[in-house]
Amino acid sequence: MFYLIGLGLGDAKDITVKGLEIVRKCDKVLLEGYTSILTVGKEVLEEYYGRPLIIADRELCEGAIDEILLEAKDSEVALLVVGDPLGATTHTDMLLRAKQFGVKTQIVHNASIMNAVSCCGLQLYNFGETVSIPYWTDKWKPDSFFDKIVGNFSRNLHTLCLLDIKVKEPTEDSLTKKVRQYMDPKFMSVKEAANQLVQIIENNPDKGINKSSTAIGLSRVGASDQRIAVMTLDSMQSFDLGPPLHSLVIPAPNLHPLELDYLAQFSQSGS
Ligand SMILES: C[S@@+](CC[C@H](N)C(=O)[O-])C[C@H]1O[C@@H](n2cnc3c(N)ncnc32)[C@H](O)[C@@H]1O
Repeated sequence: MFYLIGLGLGDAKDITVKGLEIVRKCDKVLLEGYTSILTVGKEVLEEYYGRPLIIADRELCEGAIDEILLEAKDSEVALLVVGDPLGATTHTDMLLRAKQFGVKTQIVHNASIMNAVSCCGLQLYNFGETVSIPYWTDKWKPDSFFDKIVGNFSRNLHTLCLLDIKVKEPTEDSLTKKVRQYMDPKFMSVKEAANQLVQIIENNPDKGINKSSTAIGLSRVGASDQRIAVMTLDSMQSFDLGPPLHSLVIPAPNLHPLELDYLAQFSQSGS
């Protein structure tokens, strides 16, 4: 059996009772470590679950997953995923492959940033398409997500912007083209995301969203030190929301009175 188990968003104790029971009985337990992170590390999880975990990086999940699935034909294997296991597209692919191999699967759901975003007071029903904001490089500055934000905004819908995570990426030697080393993990902050968005807005001035539009920054949702801040997109460019993970929300232009009241408690003038 191959189990996909959601760990929720906060710390070790956010696993469900059902998830924990499965973790404790499995032959092998892998911890997916590249689509999201918890506020606690692998060692804390191991201590709480009472068993060793194997880190499953992108190479393993995308390159060697077939071997793991085949192992799950005759044994109990669990893959732990921060948030909800189906909150990132990678894991549906695993389920399809498991089906091809005739491996039985079970999903144990948990809270995801996709629903916990409602902690800021915006109603989940009023969200449009979620976007991902990638890190820009000197040569690569994709901005197609902006049209989706504009599309949501024009239909009076909120946009949840998930921010890039770069974990264990190989870097290439510019002369030899050989892969030389792995860079340190990077987690995009709301500050960086707001800065990229403002640059796009400056090149697209007539799309309804501008530097004075409201932005909501969320950090470490579900953790005891979760933070929420509401200010203009311009001010968000220099606002520090602390350690990762961060998400940015661009609210719809016309909010429900309850949404306005709830959001008001997080209002900041910026720094
Ligand atoms: C691939 S998505 C998360 C998928 C995860 N399986 C889930 O269901 O939440 C990763 C992005 O979600 C956002 N995110 C995840 N957890 C978060 C948290 N606790 N607080 C704020 N943002 C979070 C960040 O922008 C992060 O880069």
